[in-house]
Amino acid sequence: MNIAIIGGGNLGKSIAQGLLANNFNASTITITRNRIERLADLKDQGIKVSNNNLEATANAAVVIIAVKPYKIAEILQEIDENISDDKIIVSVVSDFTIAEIENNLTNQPAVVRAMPNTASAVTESITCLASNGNTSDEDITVVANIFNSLGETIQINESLMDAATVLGACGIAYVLRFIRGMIQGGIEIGFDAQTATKIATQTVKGASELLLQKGNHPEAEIDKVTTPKGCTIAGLNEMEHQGFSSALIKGIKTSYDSISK
Ligand SMILES: NC(=O)C1=CN([C@@H]2O[C@H](COP(=O)(O)OP(=O)(O)OC[C@H]3O[C@@H](n4cnc5c(N)ncnc54)[C@H](OP(=O)(O)O)[C@@H]3O)[C@@H](O)[C@H]2O)C=CC1
Ligand SMILES: O=C(O)[C@@H]1CCC=N1
Repeated sequence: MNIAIIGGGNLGKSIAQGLLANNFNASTITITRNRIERLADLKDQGIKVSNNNLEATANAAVVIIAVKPYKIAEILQEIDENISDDKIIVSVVSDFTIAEIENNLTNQPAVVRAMPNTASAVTESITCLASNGNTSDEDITVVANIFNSLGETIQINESLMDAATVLGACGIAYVLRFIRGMIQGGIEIGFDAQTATKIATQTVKGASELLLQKGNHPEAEIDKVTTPKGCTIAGLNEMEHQGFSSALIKGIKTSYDSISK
């Protein structure tokens, strides 16, 4: 099965890197962008790189569109002649609906919206998938198999796609900013940057694994750390006095309001 990725930027490249890490046959993947010299690392690993979207999509069973939202309509019109009913269009573009995709195409291929994140590159993405009645279970399985190889997938109603964009895709940036703050604090209390980074990143990974593997509520695991009158609760309460959870919730809502109409 040939896969074309249209738009080899931050996310498109992450998807290609994840597919390679999962032993997808590199020669079945084509990725496009204008500045193809920026895809040299993927080319070196056997992926076809191109700046010609028509050539890239001609023999592709699955076309993944990963361009900026303001470009997707023009890309769909450009590749329209290659998009027969038997192809599957996957859009990772935020804020562009399945109906809008269909309106820019002549034929009626299966259309799936996918919202992965840049952890696709290390096969740790969470990808939310949404489709409508025109897409068969078989087509959804094909798309789910691709994104399962980049991490985990869940299927959602398209009405939740903006929320998925914020919590899952933007979420990577929120967590990284949290880690940066941990590192900055760690340096202030005595660690060099490298050691603080190692401690902070592994601690975040460990906290995630505690929830993923045990299925507990975060507060149940926090209770195990907070010794009465101890240093954890002292710091946690100060963070809450400074608006820690509130700032996060307000930031998530602001991101959501910026895309959701
Ligand atoms: N980044 C993220 O974490 C996430 C992004 N998304 C969505 O993914 C999409 C891409 O985002 P992101 O990867 O960050 O953006 P980038 O700007 O990094 O990537 C977009 C790419 O599209 C390429 N491009 C522009 N015009 C064309 C064209 N005519 N044909 C082929 N390729 C073209 C650009 O190439 P060149 O620079 O050479 O012109 C660029 O590499 C967006 O719609 C975004 O909403 C969704 C989830 C997460
Ligand atoms: O910030 C953005 O608009 C895109 C969508 C999700 C992640 N990056």
